[in-house]
Amino acid sequence: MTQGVALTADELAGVMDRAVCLHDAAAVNDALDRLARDITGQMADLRPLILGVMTGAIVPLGRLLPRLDFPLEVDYIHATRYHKTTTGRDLVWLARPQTPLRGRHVLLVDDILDEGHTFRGLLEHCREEGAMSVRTAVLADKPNAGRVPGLAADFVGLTVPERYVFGVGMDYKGYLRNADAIYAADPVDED
Ligand SMILES: O=P(O)(O)OC[C@H]1O[C@H](OP(=O)(O)OP(=O)(O)O)[C@H](O)[C@@H]1O
Ligand code: HPA
Repeated sequence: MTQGVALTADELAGVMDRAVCLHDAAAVNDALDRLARDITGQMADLRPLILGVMTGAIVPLGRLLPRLDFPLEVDYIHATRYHKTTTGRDLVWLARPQTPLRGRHVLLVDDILDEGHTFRGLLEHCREEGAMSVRTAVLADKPNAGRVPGLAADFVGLTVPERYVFGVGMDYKGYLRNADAIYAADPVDED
């Protein structure tokens, strides 16, 4: 299910102009280096199965993998709840991993942890499928009052404020995932 509106190039240029850069490209690079170091420290001996949470994980996962120098497998999992809008709804499953999870040490990698309903659903799935352990890594953590109680990522790259953010995998209404820094949309663009 895909909702949201088709945005013109002019409208997107306006969103970019009004946005505030929260973490520039250098800060994102440093955060990915740190994430890789922390993940390596905990998981290098576990031959983990890394699951990218589509679609937002594409950029952070693609940039993280070459920084991980140990045996690992990669697959993907696809559940979504924002549907190209700025408001989360029910989690809709689009694809479950093809790799059996039983007995595996799993690392879920996503672009952002916001209210946490996505991770809650994915963690439950991995545990039901018999994963031996499940850890979570996000490029951006957005602490907020609506967070699923007790839910936190094991590995966090950067913290972002309670604004709608985009770039480095995170979308603005389906666009701007390819921006190479993390931006906060102006409040006028949040609806
Ligand atoms: O913590 P939550 O409030 O659940 O939000 C986080 C999720 O929302 C985004 O996915 P989205 O549903 O927008 O799909 P996308 O990955 O295709 O952007 C993001 O990539 C996370 O998976
Ligand atoms: O702030 C956000 N930006 C992009 N995608 C998201 N998914 C949840 N929150 C966000």
